[in-house]
Amino acid sequence: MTIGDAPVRVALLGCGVVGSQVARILVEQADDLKARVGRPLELVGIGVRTPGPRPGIDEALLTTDVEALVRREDVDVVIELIGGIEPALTLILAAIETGKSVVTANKALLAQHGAEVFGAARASDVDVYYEASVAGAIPIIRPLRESLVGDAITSVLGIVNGTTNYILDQMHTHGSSFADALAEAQSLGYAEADPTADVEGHDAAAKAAILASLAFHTRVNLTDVDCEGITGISTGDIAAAERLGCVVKLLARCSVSADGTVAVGVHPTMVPVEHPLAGIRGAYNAVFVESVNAGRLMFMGPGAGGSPTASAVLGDVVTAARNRVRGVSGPGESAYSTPGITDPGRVESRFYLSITVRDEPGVLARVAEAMARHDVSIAAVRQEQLGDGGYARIGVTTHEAPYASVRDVVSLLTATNDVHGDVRLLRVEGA
Ligand SMILES: NC(=O)C1=CN([C@@H]2O[C@H](COP(=O)(O)OP(=O)(O)OC[C@H]3O[C@@H](n4cnc5c(N)ncnc54)[C@H](O)[C@@H]3O)[C@@H](O)[C@H]2O)C=CC1
Ligand SMILES: N[C@@H](CC=O)C(=O)O
Ligand code: NA
Repeated sequence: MTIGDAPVRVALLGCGVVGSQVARILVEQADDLKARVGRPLELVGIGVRTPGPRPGIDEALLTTDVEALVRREDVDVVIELIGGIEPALTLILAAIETGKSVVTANKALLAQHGAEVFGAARASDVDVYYEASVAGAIPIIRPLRESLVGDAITSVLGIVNGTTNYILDQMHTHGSSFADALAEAQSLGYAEADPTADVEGHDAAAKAAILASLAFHTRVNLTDVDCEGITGISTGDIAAAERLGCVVKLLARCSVSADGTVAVGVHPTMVPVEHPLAGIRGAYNAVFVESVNAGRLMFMGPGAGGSPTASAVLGDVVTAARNRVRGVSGPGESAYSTPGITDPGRVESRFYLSITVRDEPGVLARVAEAMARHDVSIAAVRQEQLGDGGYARIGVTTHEAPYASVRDVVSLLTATNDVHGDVRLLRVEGA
């Protein structure tokens, strides 16, 4: 508990896209924040990797001795905005061990070391808040951890990565190249320090692991997530989606399977234009939560960017500071359930297969036969001529089928003389 009228003292680690905005808000909104906490929020130091002036930041606050800042006795709340695993993990554990509350936006770390971090926080009876770690400014952690904790969540579905949504949106609406759209997303501050995490789906997978852990009161790790990014998405896929009245979105899906296990996946998916997720543009994110008693809820808003993400961080800082003033800690993680993870091959979806074939009699029948052999039911077929080279493209949309069965169909087709090149496979969301 902070004593008397003493300020709540805050140490900020990392002064990049998000950290610099947090520092700005702590200064610009100091009076309002003081009124809300009941004490001033005093920024006592900013841990940086390299010294030197930064626009709008008091240089006297900067230090490169980040661990010493974390361990300072007069610090109450540590905000970790460095990103990555180390040194962020060591610093967070040092903060917890020395009795500080922690606020972090670091989904990569929580999805891989959540058990260790939350266990340490429980042992030290301090708060760890992480609203900014999933879907940026959108309140989704607190609704799952607190507002919906009395309900039974059955699924969480959404767009949780701003960079990939920005790239796919630019490809659809402006015909931009993947590389140009990624460069723009980086310059706008949406991308991770290494954007591989975004485009390979790892960032969305980390967020899906965090969402599934909260939704199903369990511990889902990054390695439990069946993950596919958008690097394989071509202009041909974008055009195929448009022909079907769809847009391609990177969707994260967490659900309870029929046998009670939990399925968590991230996949580029064709979404019909009339579906609410199809209208989520730029770096916006949206998350649907479905629960037994509340029904369907939708959360939507900016999913990335310095200022929006800083908004979520400040919400957590105020909450942690209020708790310290009152000498209490907030709700811990409830990870009491051990349902196990569904084998990705058993997860059902609708699929779209784009198959380039020799344009000869009987080929379409043999494609249909391959699907029937693996019990994959066809919902629609579309065939088009490809120039004069003797090839045609068959686009097949399936009814719901287990991924393993569709994968077997693809292997079977690829091995035949009918098929030319690879078979493209994408999931299709229902309208
Ligand atoms: N940029 C965004 O839209 C969002 C970012 N996040 C998360 O917020 C965190 C920060 O992200 P950004 O601000 O975008 O990254 P950034 O790369 O702009 O900032 C990180 C800063 O930490 C500094 N740093 C690196 N190692 C350090 C060390 N050892 N000691 C002190 N400082 C060090 C870097 O020099 C850099 O200035 C990450 O965990 C990220 O995943 C979460 C939601 C949205
Ligand atoms: N790189 C992330 C940042 C927010 O979490 C994204 O693009 O969503
Ligand atoms: Na959020």
